[in-house]
Amino acid sequence: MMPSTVDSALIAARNVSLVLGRPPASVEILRGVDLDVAAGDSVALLGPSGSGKSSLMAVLAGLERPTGGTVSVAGLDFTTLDEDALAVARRGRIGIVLQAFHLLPTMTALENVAVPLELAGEGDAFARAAAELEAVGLGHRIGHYPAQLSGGEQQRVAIARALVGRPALIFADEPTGNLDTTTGASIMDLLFARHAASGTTLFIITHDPGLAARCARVIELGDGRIVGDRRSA
Ligand SMILES: Nc1ncnc2c1ncn2[C@@H]1O[C@H](COP(=O)(O)OP(=O)(O)OP(=O)(O)O)[C@@H](O)[C@H]1O
Repeated sequence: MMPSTVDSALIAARNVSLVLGRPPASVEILRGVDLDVAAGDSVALLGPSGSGKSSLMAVLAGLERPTGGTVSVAGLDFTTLDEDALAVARRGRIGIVLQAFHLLPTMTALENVAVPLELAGEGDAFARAAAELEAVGLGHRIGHYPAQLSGGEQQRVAIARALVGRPALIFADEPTGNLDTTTGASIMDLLFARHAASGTTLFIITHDPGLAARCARVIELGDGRIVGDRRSA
């Protein structure tokens, strides 16, 4: 049975569709997605490759504008905001870890984590960034540039950057995809510790059944639609 609609949902998506490309080559990627996510929940998003998981995350995180329907986060209707207003809305509210890490190549690991905090006008940006990099096990690499770091290390910088602003909502696309089992587990421990301590809402795309099992709710996407939605026992 589908969970009922919650008025106080942190994320509320209504009849969201996404069509990319121009006819006749346009592709219907999301087809009428309705979804509520309660504040403080942990959600795993599963589904076959190409089912639209990353696209759904991009729409919910305000990175991609849906073709139809509405998305609101914390009561703010993303579909009515322009790019600048969206960037401001995301800042401080939402932490995002994507498959491509989007680290700035001309900045060190420390700067990559600290600069968004500084932009948000927060104090102690560099001290907090250093502490977050320490927490993801990169305390010894803070002065290195992305090109000097392995894929897994870059992923950890991206995770530190997502966590450092203490956002209420974290989106992560395959956050352990590039990490060995031990490092992946310690990164997930960090995300779930934050979830437990601060009530941070987690929304995680994963192919890892063990990681999905740690989430309270598992949503399955198939061909651009929600085809499964269950709570773990
Ligand atoms: N710009 C685009 N134009 C046309 N089709 C696109 C575009 N971007 C993505 N797609 C297609 O949209 C579909 C959904 O992609 P998406 O990345 O959301 O899937 P996914 O479920 O996250 O897949 P994976 O598990 O492989 O990362 C795919 O078929 C993809 O080829």
